[in-house]
Amino acid sequence: MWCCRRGPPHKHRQPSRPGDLARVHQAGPDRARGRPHRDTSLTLSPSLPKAEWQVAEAKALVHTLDNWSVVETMVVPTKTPDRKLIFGKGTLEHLTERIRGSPEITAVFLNVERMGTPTKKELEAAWGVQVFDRFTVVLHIFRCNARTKEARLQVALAELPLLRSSLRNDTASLDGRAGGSRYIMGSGESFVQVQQRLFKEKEMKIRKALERLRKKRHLLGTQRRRREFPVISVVGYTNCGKTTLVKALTGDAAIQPRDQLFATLDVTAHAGLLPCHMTVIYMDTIGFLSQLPHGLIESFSATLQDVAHSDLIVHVRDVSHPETELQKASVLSTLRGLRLPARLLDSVVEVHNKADRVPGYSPAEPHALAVSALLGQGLEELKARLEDVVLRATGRRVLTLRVRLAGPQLSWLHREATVQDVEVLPEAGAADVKVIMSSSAYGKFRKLFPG
Ligand SMILES: Nc1nc2c(ncn2[C@@H]2O[C@H](COP(=O)(O)OP(=O)(O)OP(=O)(O)O)[C@@H](O)[C@H]2O)c(=O)[nH]1
Ligand SMILES: [Mg+2]
Repeated sequence: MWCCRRGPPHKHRQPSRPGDLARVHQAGPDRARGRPHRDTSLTLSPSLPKAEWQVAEAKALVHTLDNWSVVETMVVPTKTPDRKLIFGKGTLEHLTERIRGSPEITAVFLNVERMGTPTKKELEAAWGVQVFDRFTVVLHIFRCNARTKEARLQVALAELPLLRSSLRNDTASLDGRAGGSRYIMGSGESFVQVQQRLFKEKEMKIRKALERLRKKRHLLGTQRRRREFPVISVVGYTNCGKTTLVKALTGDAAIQPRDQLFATLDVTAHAGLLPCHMTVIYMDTIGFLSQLPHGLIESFSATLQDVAHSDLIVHVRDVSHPETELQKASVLSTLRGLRLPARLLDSVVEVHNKADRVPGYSPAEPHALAVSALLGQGLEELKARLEDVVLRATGRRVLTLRVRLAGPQLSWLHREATVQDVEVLPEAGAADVKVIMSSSAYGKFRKLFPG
């Protein structure tokens, strides 16, 4: 797969760091230098059983990198991924010839999860261009898209192993030249030990900061639950339209969907109304990607733990995507990996989004709902379905209660439940109030206002 990039650098791009794609321009090996504005890369995907799917994903990833565009696909046989040189001798020679013979190639994206630093160095030496793996590319996308403090801390945590391994290799070659490990004068610590200590301190600092933020989020969640707003988590493959759907369901003007993989890196909460006037909280979540690099999953899985505390999961699918079925399988397997309560997994509402792109679309799955979040089609049916499922899932009931107008009952109900209708009975000095409330709220009501 050939990928060309032209145009100005990404506005969020940050200064060079190990694994930063910006380094292609700044410190790349011989042929990358001196070609800052014309960046062409070759993407290689291993020929595994699901090669086509892998290539489609690789394309989508590369597409996300600024203005790179895919021109040609190359699927190549590989050895076991943990081998130092990923390719057999013949394949490597063929690729070397191809890359060395194409001066327009200034970087290679190798679609394997993770490449060891020695492998990266050897391939770069052989090909004379920078070589990136999936971890580096996804990390770069995450880094560009991290907007909040929590997302930035998670990215910083995820890139520590990369920094560590790069340092290990640099130091090994330095030490090799100097003939053994070198001590920093007077400190009693070698250079490597100092660096390792600094990394450990940095890691501790990031983890502590993340923990503080998570405690705050947990507290907010607890408060939300105390107010008894049902929580609906909106999950799905990256770029399927989750943010657009949450925006359409809540009318939240501040939400900005973007045509990008991993545009959303945080779980954010948005209030919306169901047809019965009940307020619900929609949680917009980070998109899924099959084979998301392991280190990144670890850093971001805490974000997805919020899903476990929700009352309902909405699984959004992009039905206009050629690999929509594989995407569904990948999302379901990630959800299973999150060890969610069975009640949540059993009541997932499947939403088929981007139906406007498939003329005459009708879902094959019996309970799925076709919508276009962008054009606002099918949303009323979706809200009605959500209402039905939320009421059932949260044990809420629709009740009509007679209350005295003089007492505090009516204001209590307005505060603690969802009032749908009030019919005043002047002769009786009372009102019939139609409310939606949970069993626990009803219990409280009866205790406070017996009889
Ligand atoms: N045609 C069409 N496009 C849509 C629809 N819903 C979303 N999109 C487009 O799809 C792109 C991605 O939408 P987002 O809402 O950002 O998708 P997401 O799932 O939140 O993406 P990530 O946060 O990156 O995982 C945007 O360009 C949207 O305008 C739809 O119903 N129809
Ligand atoms: Mg989003």
